Amino acid sequence: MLSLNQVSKHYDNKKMRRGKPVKAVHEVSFELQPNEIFALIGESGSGKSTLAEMIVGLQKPTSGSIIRSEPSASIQMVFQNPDRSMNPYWRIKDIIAEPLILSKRKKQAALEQVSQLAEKVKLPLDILDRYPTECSGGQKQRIAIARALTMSPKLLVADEITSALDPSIEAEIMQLLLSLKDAEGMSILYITHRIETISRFADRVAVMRNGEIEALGGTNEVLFHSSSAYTKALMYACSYEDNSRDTSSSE
Ligand SMILES: Nc1ncnc2c1ncn2[C@@H]1O[C@H](COP(=O)(O)OP(=O)(O)OP(=O)(O)O)[C@@H](O)[C@H]1O
Repeated sequence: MLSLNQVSKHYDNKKMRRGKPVKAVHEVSFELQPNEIFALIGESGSGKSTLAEMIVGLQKPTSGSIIRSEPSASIQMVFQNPDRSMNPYWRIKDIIAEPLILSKRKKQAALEQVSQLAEKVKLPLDILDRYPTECSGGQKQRIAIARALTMSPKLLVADEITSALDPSIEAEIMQLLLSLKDAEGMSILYITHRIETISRFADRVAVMRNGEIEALGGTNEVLFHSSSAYTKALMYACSYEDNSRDTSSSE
């Protein structure tokens, strides 16, 4: 459904004094299959967001090509910080309805669809009359997902959407994404720096490092049998963190 061929994004940074060119993304190639969860993992600064923005069309590659077999509205993105895309003076129902109204849907029909979408993402209906400041972080991500679903996407790009949430809320949102993948028949590009969260979630995974793909394949194969020393180090770091959490919690 989406094919990346040698995609690069280089910033020359000439305007900055002593600015060095940055290869934010360098010669990345992979294909996204219909109805799969594809996790993109890597440390901060490895190029994940830049790649995601090119996939949804927010940025143009410096070189390489991205071939989309779906129309652009079929690719929707949800961001880490939902507040940035929500007008604080609008009620939640109007925030979710906005793409429908912009695509000339009648207000009444749009609001009916909003209620259905709220049920789909398991939001209590009374939230629809509230304002963003009256919602929790997890609820705001459900709202952002509901708004993305108005366009019946074939690909949902989720950029660190659970990174600011408590682990239990993160697990609930990931469970929601799993059920939506099947119910909506869509693919999900799930971007995270938290490698430890994806083992029972993603079908495939790509590990990014310094703008390049370091490892790519089935999730278990990459996480537990990769020959990439970097991937092994990421896995070791998170199991070490988990062990230290276990130790401290048992004290
Ligand atoms: N507009 C820009 N101009 C110059 N350099 C940029 C620009 N945007 C990103 N970069 C650089 O490109 C590299 C990749 O950034 P990117 O935000 O894609 O990484 P990331 O893996 O998403 O990191 P994070 O998880 O912290 O968001 C970084 O070195 C970053 O500083």
